[in-house]
Amino acid sequence: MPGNNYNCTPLTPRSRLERLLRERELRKSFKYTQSTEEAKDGNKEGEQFYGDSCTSESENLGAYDEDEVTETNADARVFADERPSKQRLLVVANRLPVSAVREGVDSYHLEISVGGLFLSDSYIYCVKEFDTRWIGWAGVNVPDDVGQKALTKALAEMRCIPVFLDEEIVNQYYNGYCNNILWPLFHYLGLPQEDRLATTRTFQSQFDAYKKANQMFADVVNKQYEEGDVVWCHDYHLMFLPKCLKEYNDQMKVGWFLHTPFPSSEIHRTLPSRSELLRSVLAADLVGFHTYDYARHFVSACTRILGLEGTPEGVEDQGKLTRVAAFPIGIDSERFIQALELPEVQARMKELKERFGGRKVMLGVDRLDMIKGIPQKILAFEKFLEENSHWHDKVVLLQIAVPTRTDVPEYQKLTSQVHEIVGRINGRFGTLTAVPIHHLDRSLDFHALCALYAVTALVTSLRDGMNLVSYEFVACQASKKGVLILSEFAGAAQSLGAGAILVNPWNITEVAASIGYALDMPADEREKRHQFNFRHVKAHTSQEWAATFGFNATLTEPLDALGRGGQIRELELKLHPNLKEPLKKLSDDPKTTIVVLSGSDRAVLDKNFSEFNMWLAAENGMFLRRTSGDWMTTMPENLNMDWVDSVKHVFEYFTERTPRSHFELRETSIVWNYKYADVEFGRIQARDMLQHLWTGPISNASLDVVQGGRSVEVRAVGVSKGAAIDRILGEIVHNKGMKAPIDYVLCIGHFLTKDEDVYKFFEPELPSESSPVARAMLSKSNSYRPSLQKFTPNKTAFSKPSSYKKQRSLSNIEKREIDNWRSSYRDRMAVHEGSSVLDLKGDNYFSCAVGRKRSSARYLLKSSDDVVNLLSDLAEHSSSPKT
Ligand SMILES: O=P(O)(O)OC[C@H]1O[C@H](O[C@H]2O[C@H](CO)[C@@H](O)[C@H](O)[C@H]2O)[C@H](O)[C@@H](O)[C@@H]1O
Ligand SMILES: O=c1ccn([C@@H]2O[C@H](COP(=O)(O)OP(=O)(O)O)[C@@H](O)[C@H]2O)c(=O)[nH]1
Repeated sequence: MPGNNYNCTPLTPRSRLERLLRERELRKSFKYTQSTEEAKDGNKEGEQFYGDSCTSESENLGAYDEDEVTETNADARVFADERPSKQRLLVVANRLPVSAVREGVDSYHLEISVGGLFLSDSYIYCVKEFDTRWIGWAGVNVPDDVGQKALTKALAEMRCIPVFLDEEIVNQYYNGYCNNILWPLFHYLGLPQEDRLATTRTFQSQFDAYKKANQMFADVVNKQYEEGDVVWCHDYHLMFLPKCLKEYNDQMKVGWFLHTPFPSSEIHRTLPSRSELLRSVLAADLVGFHTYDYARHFVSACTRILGLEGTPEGVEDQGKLTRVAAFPIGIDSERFIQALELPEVQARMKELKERFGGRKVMLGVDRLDMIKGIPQKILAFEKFLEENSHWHDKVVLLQIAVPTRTDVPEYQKLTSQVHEIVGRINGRFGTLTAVPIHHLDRSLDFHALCALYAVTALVTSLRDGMNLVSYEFVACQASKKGVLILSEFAGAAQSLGAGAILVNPWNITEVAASIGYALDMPADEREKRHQFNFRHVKAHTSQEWAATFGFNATLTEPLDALGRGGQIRELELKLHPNLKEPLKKLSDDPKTTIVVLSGSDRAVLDKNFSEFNMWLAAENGMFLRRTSGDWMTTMPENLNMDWVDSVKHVFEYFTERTPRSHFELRETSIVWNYKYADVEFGRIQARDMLQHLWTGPISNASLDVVQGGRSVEVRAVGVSKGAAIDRILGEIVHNKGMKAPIDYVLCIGHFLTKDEDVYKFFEPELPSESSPVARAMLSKSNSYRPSLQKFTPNKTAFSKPSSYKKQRSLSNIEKREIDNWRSSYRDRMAVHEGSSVLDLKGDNYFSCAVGRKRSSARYLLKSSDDVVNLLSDLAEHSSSPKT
């Protein structure tokens, strides 16, 4: 594609690209070898693939030795004969993974920054494929040269490079534009009122400071940049950065990832600097979000606000493509799982047990932020206590509220509000010896947190980009199988919804009821729910997340090449055992032609029907064969299949997040099926998926989205059973050299609504209810079927569809389409055979839908058993076998 940086000749030396590709291959083969070895070893679950280097780096602050820690032993095994030089990755984030506290003129104490991004992102160190450097603010104001030099030196040992922001900038850029404007807006809390009296709080002055700060980050990156480096910018703090970087060097590979939600374009539209920010982000080559919803919102903001074109790959502006995709973050689950075995964590768990002995503990772990819904959570807990007096002295809510952004007035107000509510509830329900809510305004260290996670968790974010706390909680539940109550407005709901109790945090009554449900949940249900989520959390790690984004920004390879695929499981079509015999007889009847028209692919039909003498039409009629002959294609020319990769990524994403769902890739369609998944959760996921397919960047592609009862299917435009039937009939008539007109058609199916066009092909308008044909139905059928002499079907099996009474009139387009098919068919028949071969006048055509209430078919059969009975009846009356 012209202008697509990723498809141009690589700017990095070819040998380097080759090395990277080779490295990626090795990585994949290592993964493979590792998993086979694990299987042999009794599954040691990813034994320290990256864990070793991770722990050594994050725990021995300041003791970094490049050669020592960049590769684990496992790695060394893989790269034994070839040690490629690594791709350099410059990670730029507002806050460095370590924060500095000044202890003297030229000495600093470094500690790990608390917070989602940093706890998870510090693992980027562990992505062995990259030689990573961090660039960011160390959270401290260092105005003097001596201090700056000393801090730069101290951080260098951690591979961190500081950006020095003065107090004024921090106030206007970080407290102001980032946390008082963008943060609430991106979380649907709206914009604050602009304060005209305070010049430091106007949008314009804060936006100017934001741009200035972004330029300061860019200056540091530019200084560090070496040709071929990949620069990964993080979060809403740095939306201006991609533009600054590309202005400096348009060959730089730049990725930008947002950790918060990206709101609907209607929300983003209210932002005074809406266009400038979008354009700056679009300067990046790759833009990533946690979920498809956020990615879709971003693309639609670009199309609606900037008037640009959204494509399945991203956003296009005058030939330049910015790729947009979902890269959901994960955690280092092994780190949490293993921590539970540590003596210090065990000791803390024991302490907690003694402290709250006999009471069930509900846990909340959040930064004290408006988006986390802490007041709503506490109010729901109050309601639960109000309505369940028998739980009063048996349950306690432990809320860890980590102070955050304490210089922003809104956060200060929130702190007072929460304290007030907690005080009131404790006064109301507390006793001399116990209070129902333990509220801590502080952060906890890793071990304390792990010990705490072994209870029931309550995450009620009003909006949350992802919410790692819910992942960490799941990772720590191996023995307890505690229940997770999770806000449907957290990104994590899409991944952990199968096992969590999903709630609307604004609905206090619902959250209160969910608390009761969680507390009383039987062990087997807890176990089942836990397993769904545990599997997900273990499989989708922060390591994989960072590697996937990094490689995408580097090489633009398709996502599935990084191991996301491989989930395809065929729908298992199995023939009803009692159908074999009648089918055999009918297919041997010389006057009967049987066609099996299915959405399944050729292999599935081959497997099930090869033994019969019939016609098989696979993939909704796109492929056809007589069982005695070869497959031929009836596919229309120029069938556009360009959309397949984009849709496949969407299906993979939802398959990974919907336990027991699967998808099947066919030649002309792709089907996601959730019939084995939890029905309710499957429907929620299907709704989100459809939303994305219908309104997202793929919506312009030439495809049809077909919604089934428990499936979503995407097909090339023009693929339907009705559209295929004329080609199929044409072929059969030609092949058999049929001269006499077809005087009887029986069409039975369990079709998706879209495929009911096959009924309409034979009979565009159903007869009105008073029609004698409709009433007489199959009882007269034998007189129309020369080969089924004494056929008397079991009338009780049939009923009229409810749509029969209120016959939906066909739209003009539908009528036109059907007329076209019919006339094209008849024309062809006329050309090939010299006379019409389809002689259906309405009383010798029978259509039956199976297991449906509404249908375009004339008659309904309740179940597949009825189909078996009907076909058995038919077979009994069929004429003698073919010779
Ligand atoms: O650096 P702070 O201002 O103290 O804030 C801490 C971080 O908060 C936000 O975290 C987000 O990232 C998480 C990981 O992707 C995600 O799970 C969560 O939903 C987000 O809220 C913020 O986006 C980070 O930049 C901050 O560092
Ligand atoms: O006392 C605490 C409370 C939380 N966290 C960590 O802070 C992160 C919070 O991330 P999340 O995505 O849930 O929300 P964020 O605060 O980033 O919005 C998690 O990794 C927690 O383990 C922590 O280290 N100490």
